[in-house]
Amino acid sequence: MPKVLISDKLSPAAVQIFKDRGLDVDFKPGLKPAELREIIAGYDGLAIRSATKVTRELLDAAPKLKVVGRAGIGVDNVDVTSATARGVVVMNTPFGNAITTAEHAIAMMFALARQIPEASASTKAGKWEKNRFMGVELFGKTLGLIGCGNIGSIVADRALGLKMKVIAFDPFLSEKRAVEIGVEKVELNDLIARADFLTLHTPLTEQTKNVISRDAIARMKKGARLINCARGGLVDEAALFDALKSGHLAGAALDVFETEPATESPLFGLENVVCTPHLGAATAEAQENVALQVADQMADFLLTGAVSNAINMPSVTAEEAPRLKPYMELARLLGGMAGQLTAAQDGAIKAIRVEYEGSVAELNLRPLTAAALAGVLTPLLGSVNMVNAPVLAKQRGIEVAETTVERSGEYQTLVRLTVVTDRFERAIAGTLVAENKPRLVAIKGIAVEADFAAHMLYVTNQDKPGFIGRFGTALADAGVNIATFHLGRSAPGGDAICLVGLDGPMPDGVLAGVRELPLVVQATALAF
Ligand SMILES: NC(=O)C1=CN([C@@H]2O[C@H](COP(=O)(O)OP(=O)(O)OC[C@H]3O[C@@H](n4cnc5c(N)ncnc54)[C@H](O)[C@@H]3O)[C@@H](O)[C@H]2O)C=CC1
Ligand SMILES: O=C(O)C(=O)COP(=O)(O)O
Repeated sequence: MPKVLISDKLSPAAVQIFKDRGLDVDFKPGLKPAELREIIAGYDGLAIRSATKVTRELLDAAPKLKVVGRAGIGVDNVDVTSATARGVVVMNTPFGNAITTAEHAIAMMFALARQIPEASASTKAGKWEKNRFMGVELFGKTLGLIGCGNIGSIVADRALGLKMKVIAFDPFLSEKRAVEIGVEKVELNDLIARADFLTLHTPLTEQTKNVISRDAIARMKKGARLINCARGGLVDEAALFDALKSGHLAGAALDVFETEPATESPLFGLENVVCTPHLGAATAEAQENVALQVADQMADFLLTGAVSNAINMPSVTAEEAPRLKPYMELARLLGGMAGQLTAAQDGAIKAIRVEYEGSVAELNLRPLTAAALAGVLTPLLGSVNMVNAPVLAKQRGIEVAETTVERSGEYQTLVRLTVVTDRFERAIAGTLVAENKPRLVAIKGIAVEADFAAHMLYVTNQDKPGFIGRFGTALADAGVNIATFHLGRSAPGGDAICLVGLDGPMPDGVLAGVRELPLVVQATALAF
């Protein structure tokens, strides 16, 4: 049974879901990185929030790990590139805490506008400083959103309800969407110059890092207020300190910090700063949502192969997973055969084409192509799976093409995989027969119907009398039992192929003997 580790403080709902789905689960929040590295080798899945750092070192110590599930949105604490390279799926829960986080940003905006935390502390201290706290109205003010995705657009909706003017900078926000959600789409410089309140809602990436730089702060309106409920690295904290101290900015509300946990910061000493300890997603509702969702997604993946909300892999819904599964197996086997033949005979792969004909063409093809690529690349590069295969193909400059043909020819459904090397082009086609069993139907355009076996021998020969007898005798003399035997040829007397299913691995010495037989062009042992 797959085993899952929860290494951050997820709602107990997640533990329950894993158990209900029949998985083994350990709940160990708060482990130190070294402690986590020590135990991670035993797990197939790792469920996290923002505290656990999934580094390359951690992944190196996790040979069994198949999936990292982030109960939340940001995956900047996960080295997604390394996870992908190791074939580990990374998934998040893109919506579960969006409303909660948007509400926190709005709460922070109110807290800033009316200095609520300071006023509360002063009142509780018995001071009754009614004249000290003079706020500003939100009504009619301009709210600038940097990032207008799920959270940003909910913030916009709430701010419009407060009768604010909302402007947004987001390179991926279309004019149409901007109109739909009632925001004015503007350029970054324009937004920085116009916002009375500026709120951040982008992921932390190379592009967004330090978007609120010293220079950007200098260009903000005098008396403007900044809210950051996204990620610490988006803001230059030292420059923010200077701007707040000098009075250029009237206030800042920060839920996230460059270094977390943030237990000390010069910003903490400033009156006009409101801070929370990364509480954006901290409501009972959001934590229940993300815990349930991540546990279900991880269990689905580990138990059925369904993939939702993966950052580094195409989605496969729970409904389509059972339909896709036999095709993935077919694609993997066709790829595996092509990969083994290429490894044995040909040079570098230039292109891989996957054609889908008939009923398969209606399915979600990206996972199938990924499975085919994994099949081709595994014999060449070691263990490759659907997660890392597309990246590895790209890194090696292999062109990948996927085509569909709706009408079916001789077969009601067919997958044809062609590997192009600098010396050769080889197509292998297969179909599904009764009970979704993969069957090979053609190699290099030559019809040959064969079931896949764990061990096979593929021979090409000249179509002349004498081959079959000598071949059978050679195997019999060596005590190699022929389990299945399939023949095909391009034309009488032309190129012929012979596929043999064996009960065990083909001994090297016998293979060498087969290669010496008259009429044999090549012989390759295959294993699936
Ligand atoms: N404080 C907290 O507890 C929480 C913080 N977050 C943070 O909020 C971020 C946003 O979450 P969602 O809105 O759900 O993500 P999202 O993916 O729906 O939206 C992010 C938006 O940022 C935009 N964007 C990307 N690059 C940009 C750039 N260079 N400039 C401007 N916009 C850019 C994208 O086009 C997208 O529309 C998350 O990545 C996470 O870091 C999320 C949940 C809780
Ligand atoms: O979902 C996100 O991106 C968050 O930042 C929430 O973080 P958390 O799970 O509360 O540590």
